[in-house]
Amino acid sequence: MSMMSMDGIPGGGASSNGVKGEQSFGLEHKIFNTGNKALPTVQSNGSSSNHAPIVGDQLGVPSITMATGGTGHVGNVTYMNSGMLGPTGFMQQNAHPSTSVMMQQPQNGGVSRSSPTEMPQGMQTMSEDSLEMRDYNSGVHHMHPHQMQMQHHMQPQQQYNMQYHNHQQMQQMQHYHQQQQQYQQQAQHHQMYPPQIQQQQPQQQGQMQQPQQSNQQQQSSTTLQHINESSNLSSAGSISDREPEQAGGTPQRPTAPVTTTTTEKKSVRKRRRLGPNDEQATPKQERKITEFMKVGEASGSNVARCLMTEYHQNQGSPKRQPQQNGSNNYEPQQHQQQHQQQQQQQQQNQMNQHDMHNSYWGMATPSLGVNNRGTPTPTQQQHYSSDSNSNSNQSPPGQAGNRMVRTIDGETQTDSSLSQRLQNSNQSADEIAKRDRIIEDYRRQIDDMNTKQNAERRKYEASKETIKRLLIEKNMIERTALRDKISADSPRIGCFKTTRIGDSFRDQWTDGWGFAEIEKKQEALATEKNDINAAATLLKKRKPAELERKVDRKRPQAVSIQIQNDSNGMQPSTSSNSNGDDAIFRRPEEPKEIPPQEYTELEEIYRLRKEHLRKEETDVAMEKERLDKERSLHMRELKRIANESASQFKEHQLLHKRYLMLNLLGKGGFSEVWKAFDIDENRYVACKIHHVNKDWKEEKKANYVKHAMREKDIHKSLDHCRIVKQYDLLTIDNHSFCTVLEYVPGNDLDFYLKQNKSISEKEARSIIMQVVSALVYLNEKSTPIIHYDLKPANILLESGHTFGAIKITDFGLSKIMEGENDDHDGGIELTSQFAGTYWYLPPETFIVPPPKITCKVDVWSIGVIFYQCIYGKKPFGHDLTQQKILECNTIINAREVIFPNKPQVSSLAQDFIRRCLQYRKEDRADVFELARHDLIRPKLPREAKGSVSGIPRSPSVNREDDNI
Ligand SMILES: Nc1ncnc2c1ncn2[C@@H]1O[C@H](COP(=O)(O)OP(=O)(O)OP(=O)(O)O)[C@@H](O)[C@H]1O
Repeated sequence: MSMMSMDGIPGGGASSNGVKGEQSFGLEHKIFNTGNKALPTVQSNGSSSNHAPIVGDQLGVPSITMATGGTGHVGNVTYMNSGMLGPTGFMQQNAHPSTSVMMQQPQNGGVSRSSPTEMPQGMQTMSEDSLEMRDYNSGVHHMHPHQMQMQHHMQPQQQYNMQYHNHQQMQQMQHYHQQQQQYQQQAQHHQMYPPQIQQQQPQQQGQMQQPQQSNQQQQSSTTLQHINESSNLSSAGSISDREPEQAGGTPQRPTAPVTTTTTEKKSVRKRRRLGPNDEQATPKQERKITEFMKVGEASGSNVARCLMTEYHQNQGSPKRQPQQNGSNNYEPQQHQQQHQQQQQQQQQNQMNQHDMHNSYWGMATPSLGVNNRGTPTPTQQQHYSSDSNSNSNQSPPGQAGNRMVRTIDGETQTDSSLSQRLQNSNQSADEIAKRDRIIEDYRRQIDDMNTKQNAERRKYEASKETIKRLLIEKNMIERTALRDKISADSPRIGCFKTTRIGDSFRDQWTDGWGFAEIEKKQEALATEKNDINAAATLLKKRKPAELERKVDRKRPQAVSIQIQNDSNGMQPSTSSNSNGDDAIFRRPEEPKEIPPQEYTELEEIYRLRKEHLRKEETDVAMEKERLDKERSLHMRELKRIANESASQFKEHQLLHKRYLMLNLLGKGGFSEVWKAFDIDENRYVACKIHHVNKDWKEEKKANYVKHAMREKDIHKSLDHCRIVKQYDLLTIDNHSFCTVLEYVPGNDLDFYLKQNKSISEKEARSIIMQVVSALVYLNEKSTPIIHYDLKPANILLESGHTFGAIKITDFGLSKIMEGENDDHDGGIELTSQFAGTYWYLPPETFIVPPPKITCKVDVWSIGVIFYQCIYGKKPFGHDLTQQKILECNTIINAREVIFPNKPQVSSLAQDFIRRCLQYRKEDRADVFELARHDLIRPKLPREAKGSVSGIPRSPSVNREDDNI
């Protein structure tokens, strides 16, 4: 007799049903858990049959089958859970009190039962030390080598001891089985299975049970031939009424199992021998099992699986399975292998059914008592604790289909080790419960955090909505105020009136009354000025003689005579005709002399009045200038409002749920720039919307998009404080897309110059310095970039003034010096000749075919802009249109720049401009040279200047000119 180790058998308790007298028996306690919750899948019952899968109510029902042995020491108790597994697979557990270790003797056949079910991976685990290996696919147990060795070398005394202990353990197990039966009944009572499955189960049992029974019976009979008949099989409680009890079964059973006769046994053996793949089946199956085990071990603790097993046992089917006593432990190993083959065959059949059930139970798995990690809930643990304390003698019902009978030798298992294991199991259960509580705490925390997060998200969304609403309200107010102002200003400043010119209508500007008033003031001042001049002239004629004599001594004779004539008493006249032009038509009056005192007083009055008039004239001129500025602003606003009203984005659209369109900033050739608010980033942005004209030819569309994409690609790679940043690119519809840019408040330099004509050299130098800084950045890149469209309109003034920071923008015509034929010094091909703004482009860009271009294109543009800022006009073709510039070859002939006398400009500034406007690009400064020019390079302390190397001083520069 071999000895089996046994784990987790509840201690104490009376002998179970069918235990006769003091007979001791070997006990094998084995639990196979489906690893899933209440899986009513077709499975093998506990019999040895290869063909009798049973339904899931038999899963995990602890059955005790004791094969009586001659010495009364043999009792095999096999707690089997069906091999039919739910989606989460098969579990075997050994840590819980109810968990047992599979014990098997290879020589007794080892086929305690068939569990020919498919075991989903991840749910089966066996400890190599405590569990025997089992081919679950075939339903054949494979003993752990260590166990086999132990069995072979068991001494009689040891066997006796083992049997004694097994007897006690058997009693405990019977008690446990009774508990299990109760739980199972409860589970059935609570209808843990869907009704349709419950209905299917008996049918499946009926279909699949029979072959298993015969097989198992055959094994049992074999076993009975080798064991002592006095051994008591106390598995009555777990044996189904329908299931034939093996010999030695409990007397209470209404139907005892049919003992397999020798003839039947032989026939079974014969069938087994004829089974296919007899030799290869076992190793193959072992490999599979190993895989399952590996996966199973990774899926959770043995304790958890034990609890899962318990759970499934408690989910027993409403129908009991016929009890098969399981294997004969004395069956020869050869017999066992044959049986394995048969079980393989059986398993194959069952796997198909199992798949079907899994597919169903994947949806309908109940959740009682097992959490999703396969760990037991406190409810389950209560089950286990009650198991160990129960004194019930009743065997659990409905478990017969899951039983395997194992021979249990007199192992040197002691009570203390059992209790130790029990204690360990309890501790494990406590530990699991503790961890579950922690997990529950974490879950609660996660739920709380999710709730908070959702609340925050709602708040955030609400804030965004509020910001959006407020921005729209504010914008509406601003729009209304602006339109009101425009409306109010229009009569004073003027407006566009649509007038017919030939066949077409055009908007023509008409000045408002503000300009008329200024005109009147200017006229009045002019008249007054004339009058004063005339009166002063007459006064001179009446100058007294005494005063005249004093003058005579100093003046020549002719002057003296004139004064005498004036002093003949002629009064100053306010008439405009008193200027002497019409003197020939009047009778000449003899001016009368006036007293010297009076003359002096009048003379003083006229002088003061003239001075006052000059001041008034200056004021009116300034008023007119202001009105002119107002008019340009007013005109721009009128255009802007008209464009805004015509735009499709005027209704505060929210682009990409993020960019709230507020108002139009301006409209270019094919684009419109909107001020928008980024409600994700909480900042204002400028959305430049590119429109592709639907009527364009495909080629033109493609070209436009290509340029826009180029602009986007170039721009997005740039990051410099003097360059407008590009944040995003969005597609709006089939014909338009949008680049999202950094918003720069204020105007562009072009608008500023239109309003102010010119700016001071210092202010101009400040702007140029910043532009050069941006260009240095562009040219320091590994693939330098030519802006190609530098002009006042593309220089944005952050403060709206020329004494603040600037940013350059609009990279629509930019070129990257990265082509194969490009070299940074020689330049790149000019692919888009005659694009751009001609006043600011250098001569080489007008030559046909154009030579290669370099960053010196931008240097020329800087020279033009600097000149324009200081002198208020462009150096070449100022009054010409672009068309005229082309026709007249204005730029091609721009060989030398001429500086006006006024305003006075420093020689440094003039030198800088000259370096920029060199006709030949080879003679022109590059960006880096400009950066080193004395006009704009950083002024270092005197002692440090000597150490600054590599920054050549411009030969024509006089440092004394720095004081501009
Ligand atoms: N990033 C920005 N921030 C603020 N205003 C901007 C920005 N970009 C452009 N603008 C303003 O939007 C208006 C239109 O800009 P856009 O670049 O389209 O004008 P443009 O240069 O005249 O047109 P085009 O690109 O056809 O030459 C201009 O008045 C410009 O000042």
